[in-house]
Amino acid sequence: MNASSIQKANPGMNDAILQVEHLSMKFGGLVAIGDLSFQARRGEITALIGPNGAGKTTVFNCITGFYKPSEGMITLNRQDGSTYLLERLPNHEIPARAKVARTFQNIRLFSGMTLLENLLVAQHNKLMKASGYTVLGLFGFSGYRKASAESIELAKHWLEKADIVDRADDPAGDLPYGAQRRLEIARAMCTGPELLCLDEPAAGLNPKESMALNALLMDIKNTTGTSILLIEHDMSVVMQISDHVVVLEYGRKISDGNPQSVRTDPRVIAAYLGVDDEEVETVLTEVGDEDVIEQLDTGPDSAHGPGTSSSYLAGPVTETVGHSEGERVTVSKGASKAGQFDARAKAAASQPASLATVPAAKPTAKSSAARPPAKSPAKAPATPKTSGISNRLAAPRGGTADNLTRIKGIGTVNEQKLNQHGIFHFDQIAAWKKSDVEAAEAYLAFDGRIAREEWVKQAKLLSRGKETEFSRRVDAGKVETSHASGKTAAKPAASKRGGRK
Ligand SMILES: Nc1ncnc2c1ncn2[C@@H]1O[C@H](COP(=O)(O)OP(=O)(O)OP(=O)(O)O)[C@@H](O)[C@H]1O
Repeated sequence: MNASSIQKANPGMNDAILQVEHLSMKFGGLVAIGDLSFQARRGEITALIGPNGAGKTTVFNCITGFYKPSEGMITLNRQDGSTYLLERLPNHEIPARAKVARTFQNIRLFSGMTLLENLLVAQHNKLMKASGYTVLGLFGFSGYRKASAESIELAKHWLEKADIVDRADDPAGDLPYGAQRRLEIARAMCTGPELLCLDEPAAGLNPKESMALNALLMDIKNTTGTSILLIEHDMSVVMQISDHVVVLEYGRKISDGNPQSVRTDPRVIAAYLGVDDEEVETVLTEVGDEDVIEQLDTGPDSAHGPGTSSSYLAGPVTETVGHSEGERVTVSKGASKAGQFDARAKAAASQPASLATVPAAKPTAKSSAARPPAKSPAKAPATPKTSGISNRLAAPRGGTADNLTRIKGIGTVNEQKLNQHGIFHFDQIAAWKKSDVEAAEAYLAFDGRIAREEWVKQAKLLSRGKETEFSRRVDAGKVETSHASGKTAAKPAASKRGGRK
């Protein structure tokens, strides 16, 4: 036992299963996390939210040992009273000793193995121990047989909970996407975690699958007492099941509280206004209450703050921090979105109509002017993967563009960006090859999202004059971030929110 990584628990801290204190993570000159502190309480669901690039996955990577933080302390208090300092524990020991399990943004199942096999592999350590780390298992050693039977029982239990037990003997890769997500969670639960960390479990799920996910997570919380830490962009999931929400922007905490207080926190709304797609719609309509939407549409009451939208959202507040190698880096704090918004609007107006000429720094939260672009090999590349979209047009055919907001995933702002880069019609998107999708995703900073949201499939239907469930909602004027008309002028009319930029 490593004395530096384990100590007796402080009884007073026991209601916090996880305590993150003054956590910082620097990648060269980039401060991905800056002096972050928060707690996750035992038996609760804590959500970590924030715009793209806010640092959520980096926090997860520090908790689960994939990264060793530059500074700070991460304390895990187990139910038996033992306490682990995760930043000091070798990462392979975190699941077994600290009882922390995680899932990833991208599904990582053994797709050729059956569901049951996936869950048995997760219990490999337990089975190895039962075999005495010898070949006794092969000879039917009774301890091994018992452990093996228990492992199968546990696997079946979690397959039932995840509502996929009838597919136990099918290859995991044959499952629908939502069921694969639940299988990943079932696999993590087979390791008996006390803290379950889920990185965007609802990404790419349809509403029915999201409901099944919510049910599974609530069941885990209520029947096992496992604490859950969740990164999620789907606000309906966050607000429905979380007990506690921590909001990050640029690696710093901007809000921390129960879902109700967080959803009406103007700093949170302002942070999300920097995400110029339907995530804003999600926050403002699905989650936000009418007063907040009204306040944002009309600007703040002059009695409570400055009148212009950009001053309401506050200009960039930067802080210079010393970097260990002596260089100086700047970190943009909390309410820095308005500056980006203005800069982005100006940049968009002066963009040439070619994705090939888009500069390396993408106009998104991931690479704001206040932060140098990331050099992460694991994340979206800073430059488009290809020289650009192949089938751009100089202008819409017949002077009239299609209403691209009828495609689920394209809001008015992204429609405008696509128009600026020569994409006006459904048939153009319908004809996109993989390289075109990658170029558009790189520009819009949508890692894998265009594929996940099936833009091309939707565009194929719409280009043939067919409808989708979503396009019918748009045409009926029921989608806040889309414009209702079937056809629109080349430069789409600004939405209420778009008009604020
Ligand atoms: N290994 C790495 N090397 C360099 N920079 C990195 C690395 N990992 C993350 N970053 C950068 O740190 C910042 C925070 O990234 P992170 O992935 O944690 O954000 P996030 O909130 O999880 O974003 P998203 O919601 O898009 O997944 C980004 O600017 C990212 O590019």
